[in-house]
Amino acid sequence: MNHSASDQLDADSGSGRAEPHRTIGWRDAMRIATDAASPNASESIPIDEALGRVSAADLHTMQAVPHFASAAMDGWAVAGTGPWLIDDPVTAPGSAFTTARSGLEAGHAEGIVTGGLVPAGTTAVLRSEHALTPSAQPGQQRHLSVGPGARAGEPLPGQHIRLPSEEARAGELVIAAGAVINPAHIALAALAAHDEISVIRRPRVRFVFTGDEVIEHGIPEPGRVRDTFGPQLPALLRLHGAEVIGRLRVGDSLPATVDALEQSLSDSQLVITTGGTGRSSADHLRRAVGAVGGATLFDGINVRPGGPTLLAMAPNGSVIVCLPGNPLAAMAALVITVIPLVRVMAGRASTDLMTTVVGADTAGRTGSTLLMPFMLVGGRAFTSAWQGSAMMRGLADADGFLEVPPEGLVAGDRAKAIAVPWR
Ligand SMILES: Nc1nc2c(c(=O)[nH]1)N[C@H]1C(S)=C(S)[C@@H](COP(=O)(O)OP(=O)(O)OC[C@H]3O[C@@H](n4cnc5c(N)ncnc54)[C@H](O)[C@@H]3O)O[C@H]1N2
Ligand code: MOO
Repeated sequence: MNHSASDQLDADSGSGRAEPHRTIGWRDAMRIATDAASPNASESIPIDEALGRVSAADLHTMQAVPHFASAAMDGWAVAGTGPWLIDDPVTAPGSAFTTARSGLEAGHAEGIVTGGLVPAGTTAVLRSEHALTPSAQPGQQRHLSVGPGARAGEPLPGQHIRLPSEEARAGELVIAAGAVINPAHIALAALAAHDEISVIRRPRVRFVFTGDEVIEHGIPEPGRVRDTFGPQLPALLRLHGAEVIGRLRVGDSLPATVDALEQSLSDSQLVITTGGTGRSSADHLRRAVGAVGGATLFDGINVRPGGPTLLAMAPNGSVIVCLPGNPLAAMAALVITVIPLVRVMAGRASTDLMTTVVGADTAGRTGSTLLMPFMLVGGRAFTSAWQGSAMMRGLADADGFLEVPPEGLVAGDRAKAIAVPWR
């Protein structure tokens, strides 16, 4: 068992379930959580699997983009001024593709399609709508001239030709390290002739959900509750780059909790537990964390909801975060600890706080800082009517959590806030 500040604080709290005097503020908790993590190593993966991953290294194009001069319109590659003699296309044996002829002589033209390789000597592409090709007698050479629909001077030199390197020179940086790969990045990697891309390994996360009263499906009887964490937390962590490799449910028993922690720690970097953070005899969590050798980084945050949160480091370097069982409390704690920590491991940008203007007078609570779900209306933060630790309605519509100091806030004050992690 590790001895933390709150172990000592427990000693002077009298009998029964103590409300620990928590000294760590939520911003310190956030810092300690992010300091407990470091960015994962990289791995190379096929580009079509890279959506949402974080690039681990600058990606340079293997060749110029585009890498050859091509037509931007269906029509005619022409050389010099018209009218032009039409050359027959050169077709590769057994192929529908026209191949590059050695070159187009001045006064000659050749049919071309969008994206087609422009023959050497081409000075412009005349789009088909603006071309006139009177039919020729068999055996006669066909001529091409500019049609009546063309604009003055058409085809201008270089018109409708995509030039090599227009988008990037060979070797140019096209995706910077640290980019969260989006579909356009994937296309760009393909244009840059890459089959694979180096990305940060995803943080491997496991969950341990506690609570005998929790059911996963259907309508719960009085005394039982529907599980809010199972359907919600893995999906949320995936949004931030985590790979959720498993989840276990344990009843309120010490051996089962120790077992679940041991199993979960064996192959993951982060184990998140929910519930059981209280100090009643039914709460085995602290003992279980101690039993697996977890060194406590903090036990309790001076914040509401989310105060009963514990952060520990396992002997193998994995991080254990114990979230309170109340659904809103767990989310507040998750937003200030787990999300920033996972983002560090995943190589993502740090979680920044925001400053917002308070919309209405908001009462504080003696002795602790509140994190209240709020909504921005006309650029001002209004706290939700649903602030109970077990309530989700306020958070469902919220833009973030507003920091409310013990003395409260007055309309027009500027206050710190943290955005909900899904906007
Ligand atoms: N005497 C005291 N009682 C409590 C204190 C205190 O300081 N002294 N702290 C309160 C605060 S604050 C919180 S937060 C909770 C922390 O509770 P636990 O982490 O011990 O969680 P449980 O007791 O296991 O459950 C609390 C609550 O959450 C519900 N729950 C649990 N798991 C789920 C789930 N997966 N889905 C939905 N709801 C869940 C559970 O049924 C309980 O209602 O303690 C206060 N009490
Ligand atoms: O963390 Mo608890 O009620 O403050 O929900």
